Amino acid sequence: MKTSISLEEAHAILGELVQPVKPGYVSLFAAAGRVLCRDIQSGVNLPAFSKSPLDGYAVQAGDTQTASRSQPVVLEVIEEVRAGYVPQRKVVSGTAIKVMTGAPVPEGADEIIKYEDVVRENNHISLSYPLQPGKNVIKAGEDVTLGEMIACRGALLNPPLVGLLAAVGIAQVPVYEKVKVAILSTGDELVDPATALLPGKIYNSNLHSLNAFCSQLGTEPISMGIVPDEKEAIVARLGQALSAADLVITTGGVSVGDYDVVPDALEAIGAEIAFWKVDMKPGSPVIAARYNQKLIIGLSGNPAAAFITFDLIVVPLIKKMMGLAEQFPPKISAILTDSFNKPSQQRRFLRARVQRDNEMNYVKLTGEQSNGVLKSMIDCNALIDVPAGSGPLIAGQEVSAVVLRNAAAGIFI
Ligand SMILES: Nc1nc2c(c(=O)[nH]1)N[C@H]1C(S)=C(S)[C@@H](COP(=O)(O)OP(=O)(O)OC[C@H]3O[C@@H](n4cnc5c(N)ncnc54)[C@H](O)[C@@H]3O)O[C@H]1N2
Ligand code: MOO
Repeated sequence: MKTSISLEEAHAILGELVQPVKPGYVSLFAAAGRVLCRDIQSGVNLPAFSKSPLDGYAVQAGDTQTASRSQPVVLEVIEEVRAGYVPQRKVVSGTAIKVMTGAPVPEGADEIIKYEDVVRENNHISLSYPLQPGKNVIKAGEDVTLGEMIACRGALLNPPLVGLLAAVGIAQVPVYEKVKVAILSTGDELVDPATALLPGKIYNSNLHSLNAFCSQLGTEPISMGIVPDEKEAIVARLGQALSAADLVITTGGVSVGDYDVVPDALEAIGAEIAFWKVDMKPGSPVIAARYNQKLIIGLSGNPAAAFITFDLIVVPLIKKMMGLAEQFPPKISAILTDSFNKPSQQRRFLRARVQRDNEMNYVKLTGEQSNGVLKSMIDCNALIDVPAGSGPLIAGQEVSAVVLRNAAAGIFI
């Protein structure tokens, strides 16, 4: 078992231990947030036919070259075509076909002029300026050409990509299955927020914050509830969690206290411990183990520590299991806009918010930084990465930060 490893070593170890989950299919309507399990090539041109971008008249631009206000060109309107129908006739010199927006461009026509720019009298239109061929025509394949690669394996199905797949006629999307994540809270002191709070007890917040995080990530969270600090009870619940899920996350009971029995429970089930303790604050006591090809990650019980280690260690792991091509958050340099008075003996991650202004990154702390404080996670979209051995941080100094999410857009992943 490795101990007191760096965050990067933890990533490398875990990256070797997991693979994307099984592939399957999902209907387009349920595809948002899922991950493609293979490359997608278009089997069609998009659009499939040249079409009109306007309500107007399809003409031959060549007919209009002599048109002027004083000597308009007059064309005979021979047909009308609505979107969803096909022209029965061809545009030949001296004629025009009335077309609605989205209707196919009739054969023989090479330009569309909008209604407002012609004068219509009975079956004739007068044009008073020359047209350029092809200026107002949406060409077949303008968006996507037949055979074009439109998305690669590992891509997240965001709303525009779902729309694009629909537009090229893909109704069943090849995706990785949803990752099932079991979440288990350990601690004699924990009670569910739905129950009365007796002396010495606290409400279980980790289960709920991690469940919410897993949902937003696009996994299927499974609540394994609360289990007391007893090895046998944890062993039994871990067994249930392992049979229900692809990944098991526990919180609490991973430190060195007399009742921190999660490491013992992991050994008792015969799990192979990959590492215990990562050089970072908060969240250092995190433990990772493997049983029957499945991983169990034991996070610290302190709410902010659990959340930060979930963000920095578990999220990249889940992203790999989801099949996502990109798993790690970007790192940036930023100017710190406030101070942090404590020295950092250990590598430390501070809850912060990055903002970009005038091509510069600025970062400010989101509040109190102790490991039990959840409030400062709410507006946090980045973690300042303070190297071990740093002194207090001073406003105006450059720091390194991990950008976790676009919290401003209301998206928490
Ligand atoms: N002698 C030492 N004591 C401690 C050390 C150490 O190195 N030597 N490390 C400290 C650090 S750092 C941390 S972090 C904690 C980690 O302890 P555990 O992971 O074993 O977590 P617990 O002791 O079970 O809980 C810590 C704290 O969090 C509260 N908690 C637990 N679960 C939940 C939950 N689901 N929702 C909300 N709050 C929860 C719990 O009541 C404790 O207050 O150990 C230090 N001690
Ligand atoms: O791991 Mo503890 O949260 O470092 O303070």
